Amino acid sequence: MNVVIAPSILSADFGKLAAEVESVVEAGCDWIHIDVMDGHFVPNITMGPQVVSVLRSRFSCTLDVHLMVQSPEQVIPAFADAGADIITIHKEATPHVHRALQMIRGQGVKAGLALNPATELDGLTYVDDMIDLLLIMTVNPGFGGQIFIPATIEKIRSARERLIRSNHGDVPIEVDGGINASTIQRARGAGADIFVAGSAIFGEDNRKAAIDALRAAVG
Ligand SMILES: O=C(CO)[C@H](O)[C@H](O)COP(=O)(O)O
Repeated sequence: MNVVIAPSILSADFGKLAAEVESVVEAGCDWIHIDVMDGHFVPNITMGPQVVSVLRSRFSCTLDVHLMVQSPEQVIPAFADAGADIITIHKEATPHVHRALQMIRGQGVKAGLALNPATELDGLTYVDDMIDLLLIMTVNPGFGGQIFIPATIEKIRSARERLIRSNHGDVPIEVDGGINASTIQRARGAGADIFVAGSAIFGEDNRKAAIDALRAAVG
């Protein structure tokens, strides 16, 4: 799969969110990554479906919604109605992973499954035919601006091998956390396709140069 660059709006200036999103869309990003946190599954609270709805009304690009919330089944319909193109849930956030993935696809939305850094790839067993995307967290979820966890490189490699072995080699692997021009190269080498970047993009005044630098590193 071609490289996908997905700026995480967690690192944007919320006081001018629409202008911030416009800046990365105009700079040539592929998707917009929306981090939803509930103050329970992770120790931070961010945004809800209203933000997705506003962005949907203004932008046509892919809206990639990452639910870092406990019991995501309760909010999946609201985010689907708001216009999410992809909804990713955490394996660790519900005993009903299969049901939650079914719910997402049932709403006509692509389904992603996220694994925290310490979660085994065994979490994929029995659901690898239910996912349109596998998100491997490369930091512990909750905050932007953290350092990439090196051990996740081997995990990405193992996940890619595992997907190929189970005849799901076409499922893209997304990585999220600490992505910059150096870590993107290593993650791509290990088999990742979709790169979420917050501070490496929104932390730079020149958004096009920031996105181009990430692409150049894996070009
Ligand atoms: O999901 C996240 C944190 O839970 C963020 O998307 C992620 O940390 C991106 O920010 P940065 O690129 O600054 O690390």
